[in-house]
Amino acid sequence: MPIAAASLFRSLESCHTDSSPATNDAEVPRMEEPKKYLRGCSRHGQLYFTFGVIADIQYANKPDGLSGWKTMRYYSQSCLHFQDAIKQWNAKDIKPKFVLQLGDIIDSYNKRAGRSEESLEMVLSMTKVALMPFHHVWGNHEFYNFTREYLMDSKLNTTWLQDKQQKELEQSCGGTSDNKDYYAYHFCPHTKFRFIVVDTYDLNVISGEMSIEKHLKSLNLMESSQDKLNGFHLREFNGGMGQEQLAWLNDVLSYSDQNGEKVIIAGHIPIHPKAMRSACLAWNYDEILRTIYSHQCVVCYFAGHDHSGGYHRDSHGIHHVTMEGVIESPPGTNAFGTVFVYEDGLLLEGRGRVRDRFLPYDMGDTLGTSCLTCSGVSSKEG
Ligand SMILES: Nc1ccn([C@@H]2O[C@H](COP(=O)(O)OP(=O)(O)OC[C@H](O)CO)[C@@H](O)[C@H]2O)c(=O)n1
Repeated sequence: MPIAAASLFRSLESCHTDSSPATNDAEVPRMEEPKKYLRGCSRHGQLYFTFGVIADIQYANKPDGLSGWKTMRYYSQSCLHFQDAIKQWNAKDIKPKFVLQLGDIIDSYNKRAGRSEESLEMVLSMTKVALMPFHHVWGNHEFYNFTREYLMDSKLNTTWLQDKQQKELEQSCGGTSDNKDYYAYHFCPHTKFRFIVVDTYDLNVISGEMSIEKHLKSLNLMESSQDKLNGFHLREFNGGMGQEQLAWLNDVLSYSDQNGEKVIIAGHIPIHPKAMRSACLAWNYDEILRTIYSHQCVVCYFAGHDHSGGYHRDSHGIHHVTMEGVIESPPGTNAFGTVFVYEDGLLLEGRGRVRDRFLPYDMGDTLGTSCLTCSGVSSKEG
């Protein structure tokens, strides 16, 4: 291991692990916060900006209890955790520029209880005190509760936060953001960074509102789920990205390649089989990865859906971070993060069940394919 990487490992070993309780912000000198994780390391370079990340709040007014997967879901805590996350983001000296809310903001139970709209209003009302905008991603529970048409007209559609130049960019690529039948957009909070919100339920068997081509492709994929070896993830609670969206993604990534931008993608479903522990994987993850791999600009993909969380750095140096779900975070814990975007990498500062990670951009062999975590564990492509 190169000397710089070895010393970085040592400096990180003193940090807390994912099993530690949430760090009290008051214990940390605010402006110095990120340095705590990078003591002795001068490789992170300039800090450009920060952003928040959170997944699977899954609010419902129902008692805590076991899910169908025999995992405990703390409905009584989900809004309290979300409120606490907003409070902590607001209190930061370096205010996150925005938050990525990775989907499943309310639980499917609301539909059965006839409370979808009021619960969505309830949970979104918490964001009114937030000092930063939220970019909302759509998950399976959005589609259990609402139609796509409803979602497109709802506060969960944050396309209005898209890059102002998106239309020009898409026109030059042969499409516009107005005629999409999927929910995806991009924005550019810094000259060298672009974020892309993708719709991993563009293909699905939950909503039923889609073109006949997409519907048939969805049904065909589900039919091939009989193949137990390759079809383990072809389940009704997953979905995929259609050809049109993949072509759009390809165009945006080409633009970012040309402009020397680094790209961070946010979607509900993980797209790498090694970044999840259950069957939570996009149906056509291989097609999505192929599209991403034909470009150099993508540095990280953030997902939710798998409440136990996951992480993998793939053979192309892309970090796949699956955020632990708020809904499965017991009282006294939480599950959210703040990402410090540095010149040399992303520092994920986890709270509660989310562990701290430094995610270096692809630097050739300098840091190998390791991701450095605060427990000193490295995760490598198998
Ligand atoms: N053993 C099970 C449990 C549930 N299902 C069905 O799957 C659908 C979605 O379940 P749900 O737990 O609501 O989905 P989440 O998105 O909250 O969680 C996904 C991850 O597993 C969390 O780690 C629903 O229709 C259930 O009936 C099932 O088929 N088998």
